[in-house]
Amino acid sequence: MKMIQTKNITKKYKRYKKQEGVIGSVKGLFHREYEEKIAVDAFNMDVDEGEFIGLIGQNGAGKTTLVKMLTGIIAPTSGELQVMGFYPNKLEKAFKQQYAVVMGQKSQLFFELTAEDTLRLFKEIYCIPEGEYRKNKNFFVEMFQVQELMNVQVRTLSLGERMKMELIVALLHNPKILFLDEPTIGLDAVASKQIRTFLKDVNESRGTTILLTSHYMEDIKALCKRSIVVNHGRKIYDGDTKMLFEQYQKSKRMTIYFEHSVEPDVPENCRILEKTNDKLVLEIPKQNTEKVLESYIGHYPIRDIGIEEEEIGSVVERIYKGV
Ligand SMILES: Nc1ncnc2c1ncn2[C@@H]1O[C@H](COP(=O)(O)OP(=O)(O)OP(=O)(O)O)[C@@H](O)[C@H]1O
Repeated sequence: MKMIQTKNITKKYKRYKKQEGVIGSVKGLFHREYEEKIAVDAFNMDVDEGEFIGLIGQNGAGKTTLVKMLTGIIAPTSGELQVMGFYPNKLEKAFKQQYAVVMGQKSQLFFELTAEDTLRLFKEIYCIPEGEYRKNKNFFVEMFQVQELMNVQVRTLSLGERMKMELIVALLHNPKILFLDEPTIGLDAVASKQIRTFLKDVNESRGTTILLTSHYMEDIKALCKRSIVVNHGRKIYDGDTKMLFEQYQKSKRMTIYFEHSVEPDVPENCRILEKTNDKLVLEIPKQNTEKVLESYIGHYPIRDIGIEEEEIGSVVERIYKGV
C-alpha cells in the first residue's frame, strides 16, 4: 500500500515586504507590497508502507513545509496529494487517528502534569481502549526504560527524557505513519543514540512507516534506508542512503580534546576548522579516518575524540555539482 503519494505539490507563501524606516511603515498603510516565496516546488514522492525515509536539506530548504502539507496543517497551493488514501488538509478523524507527528522544537506534552497523567490524557483524546493503552504504554516505557520518570512533572524532565515522552505519546494510538521533524535536536550523543535505537525498533517490530527530517547526517545514516534531499523546495536526490553517502560524502569532522595545552601536527589533506590550546577540530578525507586517528592516539595526551559525519550543506553542494 502507498502511504504517501504526491504529484507536483507546490506551496507558495505570500509575505508582506515592508519598506525601510518610518516612511516605509506609513507607505505600507496605503500600499502593501507582497513577495512570493515558493517553499516547495513541484514535488513528487511515493512512500511505501514500512519504509523509513530521511528528508534532508539545509535551513529553509522546504522540509517543514512539506511535513506540514503531509500532516494537513497547511494545504498545498497546487498539485495532488494523498496520505494513506486521505487528503490531509481535510483533517478527517480517521486520518488523524492513523498518523502522528513529533517536532523536536515544539512540545505536545502538558508541562504541569506528570508523564503518567499526560499519557492518560492522550488515551482519552485518541479514544484508545484501556487494554490497548496499557499494552502500548508498558511496551514503550519498558523499551525506553523510563519507569521511574512516569510520576514526575513533565516540566522537570531533561530534554532527552522529554523527547522520549513525546515519542511514547505519539505512538500510543498505534499510528501507521510517524512524521518526525528534528527529533534529536539539542540532544547529547547518548540520548540521540537511545532515540535512534527506539525508532529503529518501532519501525522494524511494528512496521510503522517513518519520515524523518534531520540536520544530523548520523541520524539519517543510522536509520533511513532511503533518503530524499531537498534544496530550494525541489527534490535533488531520491534513493539509497548508502549510495548517497558513498557518492557524495567526501570528508568527516574530527574533534580532539587534549589533556592539556599541546601544539599538535596536522596530517596532510586535513583542514583545521577550529584550534584552541586543548582542542582541535579537523576536516579529514573520509578514507583517511583511521590513519589520522593513529597519528594522534598514543602520540598526544588525549582526553576525548569525536568523529561526525559531514554537514548536509557540503553534500547538497556536491549533488548539485554532480561530483
Ligand atoms: N508562513 C510562512 N510565510 C512565508 N514564508 C515562509 C513561511 N514558512 C516558511 N517560509 C519560507 O519557506 C521556506 C521553506 O521553509 P521551511 O520551514 O519549510 O524550511 P526547512 O527546510 O524546514 O528549514 P529548517 O531546516 O530551517 O527548519 C523558507 O524560505 C521560509 O522562510
